Amino acid sequence: MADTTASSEMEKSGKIFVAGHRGLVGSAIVRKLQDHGFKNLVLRTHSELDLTSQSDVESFFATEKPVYVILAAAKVGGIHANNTYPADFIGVNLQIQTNVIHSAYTHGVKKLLFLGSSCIYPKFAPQPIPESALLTGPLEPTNEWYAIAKIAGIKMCQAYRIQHQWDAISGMPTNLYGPNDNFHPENSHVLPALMRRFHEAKANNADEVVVWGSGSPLREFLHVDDLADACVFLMDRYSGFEHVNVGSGVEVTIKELAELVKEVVGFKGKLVWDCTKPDGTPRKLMDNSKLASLGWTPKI
Ligand SMILES: NC(=O)C1=CN([C@@H]2O[C@H](COP(=O)(O)OP(=O)(O)OC[C@H]3O[C@@H](n4cnc5c(N)ncnc54)[C@H](OP(=O)(O)O)[C@@H]3O)[C@@H](O)[C@H]2O)C=CC1
Ligand SMILES: C[C@H]1O[C@H](OP(=O)(O)OP(=O)(O)OC[C@H]2O[C@@H](n3cnc4c(=O)[nH]c(N)nc43)[C@H](O)[C@@H]2O)[C@@H](O)[C@@H](O)C1=O
Repeated sequence: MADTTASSEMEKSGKIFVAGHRGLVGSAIVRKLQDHGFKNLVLRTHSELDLTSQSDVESFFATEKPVYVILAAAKVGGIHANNTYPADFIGVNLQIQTNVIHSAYTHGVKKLLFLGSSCIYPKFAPQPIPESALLTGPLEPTNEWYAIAKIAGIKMCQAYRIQHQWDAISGMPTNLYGPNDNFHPENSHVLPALMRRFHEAKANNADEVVVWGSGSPLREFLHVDDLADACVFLMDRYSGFEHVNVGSGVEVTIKELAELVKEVVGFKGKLVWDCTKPDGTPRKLMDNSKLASLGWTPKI
């Protein structure tokens, strides 16, 4: 199983562990699996099972013996959180993914999907970014700690495939949005941050809303229900060595995004740019042709 093996659809009765099932991505995956008729889901909240604890993860897998694992639990946040808590972003993510991947292998899991992010690619990668751009240049400094952890996750899946012939695959989602997003005023991603800020400004009759950076960076957004659909598709149809990009192919500038949210919310005041805040990567449009060639495209 050094490169790609024939994949078989998940058995409807097989027990599936969705790690991080209350988050943006995990909750969408649970909804999608239920829509597809998967009923045997095993779910644990953070307080029921701390995935950074190696011994707790080991006993969970020994007891529950899931057949499939979708790893959507991680320390996640926007540009400010990534830049402010680098130790958490590298440390917690390395612990969670190492514990889950190793215990899943040890306890006979048939297939595992690891989720990374488009921030794994070099800051100045060719656009649209093909999967082959991984490890070809320096990373964006605001999220390099998180990116290094995610790259380690991809490599761990590949290493277990080579050495143990184990079916571990990786998907790399672009920037996501949807129900159960994180609306923290500083630590969230841009879209929920702007929805909250414009809503509060309108409710409080404020004169202006401050948006971070220059407004010039481009971002590609995908609805989380599309991502969840792609995750089920990959579990059913893909058993390859290389990670797979999951994006929409559509990008907007942060300025366009802010103006759109302003209009939708109906805020009539001024928009002010805080250029002391980082822009991050100038552009990170992913090349989604690999997933398209496998037969999946977004619907929303
Ligand atoms: N959101 C986005 O735009 C993108 C997300 N991704 C990837 O998708 C995956 C999911 O992200 P997303 O859903 O947005 O993140 P969320 O923060 O919404 O959800 C993360 C989930 O992981 C759980 N979790 C975190 N730490 C632990 C722990 N130590 N033990 C057990 N559970 C834990 C959280 O539980 P609790 O809240 O209780 O701590 C939460 O349910 C991540 O791998 C992320 O890198 C990739 C690209 C873009
Ligand atoms: C998914 C991806 O998400 C992170 O990277 P990012 O794409 O830079 O994420 P972001 O959503 O936080 O910002 C996008 C852009 O938007 C601008 N921006 C304006 N105003 C606000 C604002 O109020 N909040 C935020 N967060 N950004 C703002 C901000 O300055 C930047 O130019 C990674 O760290 C990592 O987590 C990762 O993988």
